[in-house]
Amino acid sequence: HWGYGKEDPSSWYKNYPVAEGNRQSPIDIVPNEASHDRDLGPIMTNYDHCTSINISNNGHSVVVEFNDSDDRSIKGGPLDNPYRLKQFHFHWGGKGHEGSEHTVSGKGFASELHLVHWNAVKYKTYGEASTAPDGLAVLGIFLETGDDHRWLHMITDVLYMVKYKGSITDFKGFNPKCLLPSSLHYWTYLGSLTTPPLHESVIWIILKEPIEVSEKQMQLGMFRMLLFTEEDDDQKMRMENNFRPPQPIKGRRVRSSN
Ligand SMILES: NS(=O)(=O)c1ccc(O)c(NC(=O)NCCCCO)c1
Ligand SMILES: [Zn+2]
Repeated sequence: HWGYGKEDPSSWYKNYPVAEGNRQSPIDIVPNEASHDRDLGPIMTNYDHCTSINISNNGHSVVVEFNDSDDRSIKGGPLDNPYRLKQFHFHWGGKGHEGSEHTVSGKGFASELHLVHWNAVKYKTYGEASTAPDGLAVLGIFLETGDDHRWLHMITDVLYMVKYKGSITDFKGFNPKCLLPSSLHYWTYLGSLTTPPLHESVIWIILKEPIEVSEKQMQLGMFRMLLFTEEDDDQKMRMENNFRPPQPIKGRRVRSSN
């Protein structure tokens, strides 16, 4: 099965040939090569009606799922429809190793948060949307180490409950707006899921402003608590470096909001 260790990203193409496709993610973003598009409006988010349900360890990341019965989570910018929040999850590094998936002029960040939304106007289910070229919109937010993040502890405090692959626990009443930086300025480009099945179905919206989390929150929270492996697996593999490296841009344009 695919992973970040043995079956690492460089071998994914064997079972998922689209790994060598023309709109793969992540990418390295070069700000001064991004085209500033005047008719690219602001991104508008509204997570106040979203209902978080649970938090789980799927063996690749820690995922917070939402009841995707709300339409109005994100709209505007490059999006022709409003998209519905389905889940968010993280990618991170390990001891002193950066772990973001997108990079900016070759610079990686400690971690990257992905808020995954789907086009419920055009498609009936998330599954259907996840294979359509305009099916998903993923809001990417960089995490850099600095001050304590006042709300991230709500997530890191429960990670001990989802230490092992396949574990899941209730996680209600979490509003992800507390994870957004102050500015919603962004870069946007057409890409893919960054994990198998690597569907080329994502409109990526990467926020320029990182959020700050403390070293302790990263160490105690992500790196220390989570494992790739199941509870009865005697090989305890720490969940870390669960990021795919940047992929070829293949002539794609990256646009920049003002
Ligand atoms: N990193 S991403 O581009 O934001 C992304 C957004 C939505 C996704 O559905 C996936 N990938 C995924 O769900 N793969 C199924 C196997 C995992 C559980 O076994 C990746
Ligand atoms: Zn992701």
